[in-house]
Amino acid sequence: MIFSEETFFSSDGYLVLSDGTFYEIEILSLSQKSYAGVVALGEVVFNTVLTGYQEVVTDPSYAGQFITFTTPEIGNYGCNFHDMESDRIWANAVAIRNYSGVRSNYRGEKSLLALCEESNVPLIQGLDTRALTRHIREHGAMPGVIGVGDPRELAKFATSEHSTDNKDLAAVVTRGNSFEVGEGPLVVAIDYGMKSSIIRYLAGRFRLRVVPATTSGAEILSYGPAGVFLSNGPGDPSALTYSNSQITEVLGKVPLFGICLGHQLLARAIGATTYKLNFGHHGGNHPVSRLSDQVVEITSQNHNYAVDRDSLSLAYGKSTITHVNLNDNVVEGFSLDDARAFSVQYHPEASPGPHDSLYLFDLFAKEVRSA
Ligand SMILES: NC(=O)CC[C@H](N)C(=O)O
Repeated sequence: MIFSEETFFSSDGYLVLSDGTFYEIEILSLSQKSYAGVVALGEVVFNTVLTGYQEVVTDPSYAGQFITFTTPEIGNYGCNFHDMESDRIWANAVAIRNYSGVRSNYRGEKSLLALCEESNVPLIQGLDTRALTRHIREHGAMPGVIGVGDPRELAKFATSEHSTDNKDLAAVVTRGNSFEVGEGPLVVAIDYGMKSSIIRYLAGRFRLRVVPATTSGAEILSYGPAGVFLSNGPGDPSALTYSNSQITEVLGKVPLFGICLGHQLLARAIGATTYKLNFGHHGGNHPVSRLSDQVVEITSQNHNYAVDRDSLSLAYGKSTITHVNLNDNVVEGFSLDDARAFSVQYHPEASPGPHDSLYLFDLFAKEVRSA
């Protein structure tokens, strides 16, 4: 059995929310460091997955946020190259109850703390994650600050400008270059912060050309694609000034599939609106009803914004809501049948999570091949 033990150091500090609520924490590091004042700022959200912390922290959709894991023990199977969802951690901090300096996994290459340090992202432990989660569930996700010093002074830094609202974070995390991978009919994927596992699933079915977030509709069509994919990504969908024209230019011309931010942007492009959920969906076991046959899919989710149901039915005569969240009735998927376009709010690639919804990649492949 591969078994490693890590030496790390901790400094006492606070996680303080914008409403003044504060929690004692320890800031971890691999070498002894002294911290003072503000260490990190961002919007505080919680994720309920039991495993898959590496995929969660490297998902670019978390840019601008502090990820708090409700699972109390994190780090005990390390991290490895294959499970990276991007080349770094894009979240502004990772917050947990207890960090395991002991790890055991035949695939483990490095520790979570080493990964956090490489990305220059603080890892904090000792947080009362249950109290924090209950607070956010009651009062909503809000900006927070991690730092050392008087918590009342620190609270002043946790202002609304550190929420993700009105921020185009896709333009920040997009890979910025265009590349091709895979074989088969050509699909152009717009990279708003695309997870590597989505690239793998699409490249297993298509010749996939990944293009930067701001690529124009005309340029996308110039490649002669048989389908277009709209990726996941961070931030507020209403802040992307370029996506409406980009999507309307390709909509109806080729089959289209969107996931998460891609789903929200498709909805906005047809005139529907998006809004912010009180505390978002972040976890690996959200029940979703597939309305066509009432099958319940257990899904992986990570979003703070959602598509407004009423605006969707007004926006486009032929839109059909295909999936809804059984916890709170949020729209989880819709289709535009005469445009051969569909999208889901949840993550069929899972990573981490259940694979109930993988069929959606095959559904898209069927559309693309029959186009
Ligand atoms: N995973 C995603 O694509 C997230 C979409 C969007 N940034 C939200 O938080 O709702």
